[in-house]
Amino acid sequence: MANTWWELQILCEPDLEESIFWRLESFGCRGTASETKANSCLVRGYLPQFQAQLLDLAALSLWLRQDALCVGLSAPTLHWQIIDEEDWSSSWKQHWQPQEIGDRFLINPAWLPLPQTSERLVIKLDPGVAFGTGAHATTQLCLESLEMRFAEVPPSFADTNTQPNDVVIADIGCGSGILSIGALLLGAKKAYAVDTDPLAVQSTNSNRILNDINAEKIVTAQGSVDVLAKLLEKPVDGIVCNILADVIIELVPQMSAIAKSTTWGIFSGILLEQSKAVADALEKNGWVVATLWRRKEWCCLNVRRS
Ligand SMILES: C[S@@+](CC[C@H](N)C(=O)[O-])C[C@H]1O[C@@H](n2cnc3c(N)ncnc32)[C@H](O)[C@@H]1O
Repeated sequence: MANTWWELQILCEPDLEESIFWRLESFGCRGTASETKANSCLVRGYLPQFQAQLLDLAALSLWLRQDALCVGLSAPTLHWQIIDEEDWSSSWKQHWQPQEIGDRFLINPAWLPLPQTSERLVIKLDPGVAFGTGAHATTQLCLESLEMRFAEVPPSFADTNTQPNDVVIADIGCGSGILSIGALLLGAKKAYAVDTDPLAVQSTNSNRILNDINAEKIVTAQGSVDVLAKLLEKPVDGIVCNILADVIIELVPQMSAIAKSTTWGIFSGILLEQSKAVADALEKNGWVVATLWRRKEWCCLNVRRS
C-alpha cells in the first residue's frame, strides 16, 4: 500500500465531470469524488505518488485542457499536492456521500450511519483503493440494468427451470464488489467475482463481510475469466462486466464459453463511439444485443444468448 498520494483537484464546468472521471481513471487514480462549487464542479482524484511524476501531471493537465476545448467548454484548472495515507482516506471519505441509484439501491459509505427509514436495498461500501463507489455512470448503468433484469425475472425465466433465487452470476472486474453485492440483494443466489487487481479482490471480500453476506455466496479470485472458468461447476445465468471496451472485446470468447443458451449479460465501461465494435464482437460470438442504455458519453449493453 502506498504511503503518500497525489491529490489532484480539478475545477471544471459541470458538463466536463464525466470525461474528467474517465481521464482520472485511465491515469491510474484509485479514488475519485466530486462536489458542486457555485456554478462549477470540483473533482478530486487520488493516486499513489510513485505512479506519477510531475511531467505526467503536466501531461494530464494538457489532456484535460484538450478534452474541454474539443467540446467547446472552458479549460479546467488542475492543482495537485502530496498527502499522506491517512489524509488521503480522510479527505476522500469526507466528500463521498450516500447515493441513491436507480429505483432500488442506496449506496451508503461504511463510515456513515444507515438511514433510519429507507425502502431501498442498502449497499454498504468501503471501496478502499478499488473502483466502484457507485459514483461513476458505468457502475450506475450496471446496477440499473441488474434491477431491470431481476424485475423481469419471472417472464424471462418462464422457459427454463431456473428460478429467480437460483441465479448465479459472474462479476468480471469486480472492483469494490458493488455489482455482486447488488445482484445478491436483488435475489441472486451466488456471484463469482474476479479482478486482476489484488486490492480489488481484497475490497470485494471486505465489502461482502460489511454487508453480512456469507463467503460461499460471493466467491472471489484474483484473475480474469480464465480463472473464473476453473471455479465454475456449470455455466452461469448472468454475466456483469464493467471494464473498458477493448478488454471486453478481448474477453468475449471466454465469457461466451461460460454461458448457456439462456444466459444474459450486462456489459458496461463502453464509450458510445465504441459500442458498435463491442456489439459486433458479441454478435459474432452468439449474443443478441437487446438494449443499449446510455448515460452521458458512456453506454451499457444488455444482451442475451438467444
Ligand atoms: C471500471 S472497474 C469496475 C468495478 C466495478 N465492477 C464497478 O462496476 O464499479 C473495472 C475493474 O476491472 C478490473 N480489470 C481490468 N482488466 C481486467 C481483466 N482483464 N479481467 C478482470 N478484471 C479486470 C480492474 O482492475 C477494475 O477493478
